[in-house]
Amino acid sequence: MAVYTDVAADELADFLSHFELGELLSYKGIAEGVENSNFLLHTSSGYFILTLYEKRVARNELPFFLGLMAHLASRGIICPQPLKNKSGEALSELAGRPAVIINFLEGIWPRKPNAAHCAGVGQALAKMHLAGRDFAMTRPNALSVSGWRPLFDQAASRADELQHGLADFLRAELDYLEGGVWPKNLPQGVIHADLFPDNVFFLGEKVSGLIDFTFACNDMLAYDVAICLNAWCFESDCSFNVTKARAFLNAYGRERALSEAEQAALPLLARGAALRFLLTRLVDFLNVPPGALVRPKDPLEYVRKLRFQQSVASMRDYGVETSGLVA
Ligand SMILES: Nc1ncnc2c1ncn2[C@@H]1O[C@H](COP(=O)(O)OP(=O)(O)O)[C@@H](O)[C@H]1O
Ligand SMILES: N[C@@H](CCOP(=O)(O)O)C(=O)O
Repeated sequence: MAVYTDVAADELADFLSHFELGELLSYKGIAEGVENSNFLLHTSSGYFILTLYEKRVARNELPFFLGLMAHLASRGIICPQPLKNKSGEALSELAGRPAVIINFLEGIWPRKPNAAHCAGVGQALAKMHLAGRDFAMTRPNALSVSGWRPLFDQAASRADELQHGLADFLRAELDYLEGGVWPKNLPQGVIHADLFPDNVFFLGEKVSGLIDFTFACNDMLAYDVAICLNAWCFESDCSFNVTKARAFLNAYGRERALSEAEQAALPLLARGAALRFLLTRLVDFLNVPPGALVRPKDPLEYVRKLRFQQSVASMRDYGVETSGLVA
């Protein structure tokens, strides 16, 4: 359960008195997510989500996330909307943390995504990329290549506690990706940067909403595709599923065709994306704050995914003929 910061009932009731959300009936910490503290609120007006932003989120970045959610919603993307208090502010403070209340989205995230879910997220991701084109604010990606070495340095001395040889494996991959191979001239835009299954809600096999824009930033659009390829197109034993990859990539390509350069770079971007999540998972795994209610995610899952991506030569290995997707 991701609750790093506890909130007392009287404190919450006082906080809610600044909103037009009626009376607090009940609330509970949410048993999912690893980044921020989230609570499900039940008030006399309905259900809402309260997020207290934690370690990886700087307060001055919150207007970007809140503005992006409003922008995307205005372009037809279903995502949570921040609620304003009686003073007209969406961002306030609770228990010493920046705090936001958002509306509750219908749907559930898929525990075992199938090819139809993968197609759904491919289409939704491309639509989000298109909808983000005219968003005026920008935020650099703090967790792109230059952000990986500091994470590695935090974890290196203890990495082998998880798997013998892990520190050397990570160092070698980092050296390679830092060594000038990372793409520079691919199409850029606003990316979600964490569109894992637990951040995509479905009603049946239809996407009903995207949540959790905490890592959203400006970066290569194809990097977002690579993140999803890793997050959606492997089985629970970490074997790659070409049927899911084909469904995902083709659905993305029908909304926004990947250029030849993006396709050529995808295996490399997927290596980087695998390393990025491996490193944050490793740091989080080794540093669970005392008293926090959180279930850290498995870093070794991403070792296996990274090994697969190291073996990929081209889009063919993802089950896709390039001609159908080229811009
Ligand atoms: N707007 C929402 N509507 C419904 N449930 C939500 C909403 N936002 C978050 N949740 C629930 O809270 C969980 C954690 O939210 P998430 O934003 O992914 O956490 P974190 O901030 O730690 O990344 C989600 O998996 C979902 O169950
Ligand atoms: N998706 C990340 C973890 C952070 O995302 P959250 O939405 O689960 O808080 C991972 O799987 O490593």
